[in-house]
Amino acid sequence: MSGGDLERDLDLGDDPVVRPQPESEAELAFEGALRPRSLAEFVGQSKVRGQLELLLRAATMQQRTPDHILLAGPPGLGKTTLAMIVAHEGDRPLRMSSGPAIQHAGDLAALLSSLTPGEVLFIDEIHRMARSAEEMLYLAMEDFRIDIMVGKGAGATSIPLDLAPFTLVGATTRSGLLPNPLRDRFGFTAHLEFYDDGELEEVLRRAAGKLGLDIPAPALAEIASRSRGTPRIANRLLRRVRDYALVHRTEPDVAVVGAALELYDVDAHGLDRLDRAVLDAIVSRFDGGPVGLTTLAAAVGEEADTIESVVEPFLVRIGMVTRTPRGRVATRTAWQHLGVARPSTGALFDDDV
Ligand SMILES: Nc1ncnc2c1ncn2[C@@H]1O[C@H](COP(=O)(O)OP(=O)(O)OP(=O)(O)O)[C@@H](O)[C@H]1O
Repeated sequence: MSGGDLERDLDLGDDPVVRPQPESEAELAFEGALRPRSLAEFVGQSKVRGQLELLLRAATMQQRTPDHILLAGPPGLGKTTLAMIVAHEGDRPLRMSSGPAIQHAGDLAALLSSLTPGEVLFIDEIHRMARSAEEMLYLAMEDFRIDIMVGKGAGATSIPLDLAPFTLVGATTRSGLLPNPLRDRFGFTAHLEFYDDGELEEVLRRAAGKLGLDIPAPALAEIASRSRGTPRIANRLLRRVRDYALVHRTEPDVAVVGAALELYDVDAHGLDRLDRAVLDAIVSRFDGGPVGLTTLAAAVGEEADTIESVVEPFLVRIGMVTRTPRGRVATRTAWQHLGVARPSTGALFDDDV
């Protein structure tokens, strides 16, 4: 396929069905209703759950605020949910903010100085906070204190301000972008992994129960297998299937799941058009790779950040793409998935799996 054909064929438009970010206000409300409220209700991530449980119980026994917690992993795996659970389990108030909302040290100073004792402060996308605010946060996390600068130039003085003890829960899809001094100040870093199909089935069973939907187990398993290892996507696909069954006045069985998800361009592996476009670009345009991230992003007309933090982790996880020092390479599975014959020899496939 030529570059022109490729670009014409891509026309990705706004295709959020399997993008792990929330789609709309309605989805946020829907998510709120389905969110687990306790660690016991939280499905999967057993290692992280065990680690968090210990950390929270130790803090309760010692009557102190829990250590600061960093939650790292791709979008939609439950970072916000875990932050809410940390607050809820310890019966502590929760304040929510995000990196992009903290563009100046003053924004952070206002936030920190208004916290009440024991409050949990959740900062989503913490890697996107302003650098000046990051520096203020070091001291706040360590000593529950900040220095406020008053005046300018030679006459400037810093006035120390004591803060109420708090627990910071930071969430990031790009922990590698956090400066070491910030990363080191978290007492515990949880790396959230993609969920397996059985765990996603459990997420879906709970969600269907809460929504009063009667969906047979094989249909839930089919939705789970197409959910990119991500609870947010599982719940979203559940909604699409529910809508489809409602409009077509039919029972939501496996065939209906297939038809509904085909309508939304979600294939049998849960890949959407952007995932397939990325694979197609590596295979058809760059002969299977290696290709650099920026070049690849330009080829599919998407932000490099989206490719790196959303598309790539899942393609790597299901063995369709490998990362090599020279760039991204499509594996044998990817060529097979696209139905494209792969050249039989060549050093290009040294990294193949
Ligand atoms: N372990 C889980 N068990 C059950 N449901 C879950 C779990 N994790 C996430 N969910 C569901 O998925 C939705 C998305 O989760 P959440 O908002 O916590 O993800 P996130 O990692 O914070 O995503 P983002 O980084 O995009 O904000 C939640 O509303 C919840 O319904």
